[in-house]
Amino acid sequence: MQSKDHIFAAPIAQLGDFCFDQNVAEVFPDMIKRSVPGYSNIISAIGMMTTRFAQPDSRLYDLGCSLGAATQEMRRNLTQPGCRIIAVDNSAAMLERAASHLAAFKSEVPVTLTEADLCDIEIDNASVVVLNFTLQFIDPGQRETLLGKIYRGLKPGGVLILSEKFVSHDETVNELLIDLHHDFKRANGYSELEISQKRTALENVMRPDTPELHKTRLKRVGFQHVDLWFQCFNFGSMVAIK
Ligand SMILES: Nc1ncnc2c1ncn2[C@@H]1O[C@H](C[S@+](CC[C@H]([NH3+])C(=O)[O-])CC(=O)[O-])[C@@H](O)[C@H]1O
Ligand SMILES: O=C(O)C(=O)Cc1ccccc1
Repeated sequence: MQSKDHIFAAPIAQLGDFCFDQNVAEVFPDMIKRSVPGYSNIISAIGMMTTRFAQPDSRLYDLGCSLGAATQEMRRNLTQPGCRIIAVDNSAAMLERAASHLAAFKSEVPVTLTEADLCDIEIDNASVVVLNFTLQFIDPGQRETLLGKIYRGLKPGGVLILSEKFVSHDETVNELLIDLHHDFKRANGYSELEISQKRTALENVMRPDTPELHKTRLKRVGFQHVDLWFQCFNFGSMVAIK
């Protein structure tokens, strides 16, 4: 049985910053499905891109893996021999659960689960790198360094799939997309209180960029082919090919 997300359902007197603790890890599949429009489409597409971009004897990285949904989809769609998936997260609670989720499926593909900050890991011999709703939690001043490290760790022809919450450079459109996202959450059973408390809790920890900034930065670190392949309201996903 999957647990339902009630984290922000009751009024919280001293609302702290959102963090990926045990309570969040426990309800995470329900939370992400009801909060991120297009999430399941993006996970499926990560599998499809794995089939196309994985190279023999290379590594595939799932950076900010949470419970390993993208790792599992990559593993299921991997057809090339000699590959290993490296799934990284700095939340011990997430990684513990990722290990048991992944153990529930049979697979020949080796997976290494690593508890670390993405800013401290090495990326090497990579054919596929996934940042699925993770870069938005990294300190803005460190984003370009991380993307540069990913670029250098990729093999020629390798791909980065970067999914993020976006802000629009047009203030009117930005407000519209935020409102539509809140409608989406309401339609998925979240109350006004849950929506507003979570919004406040995320304010200091999730700092989204515009799609334009993402594209310019990806090009600046070296990626030759960059574009948005999916967007639903203020959530979307980009592809960057070395
Ligand atoms: N500095 C950091 N280093 C390592 N991990 C981090 C860091 N900062 C945050 N995280 C981790 O990034 C993940 C972000 S969730 C990713 C969903 C997943 N990709 C999915 O496809 O289901 C997205 C969301 O909750 O919106 C959390 O597990 C954090 O612990
Ligand atoms: O819920 C929200 O409002 C979001 O922006 C997405 C989200 C989903 C899961 C954890 C943190 C943020």
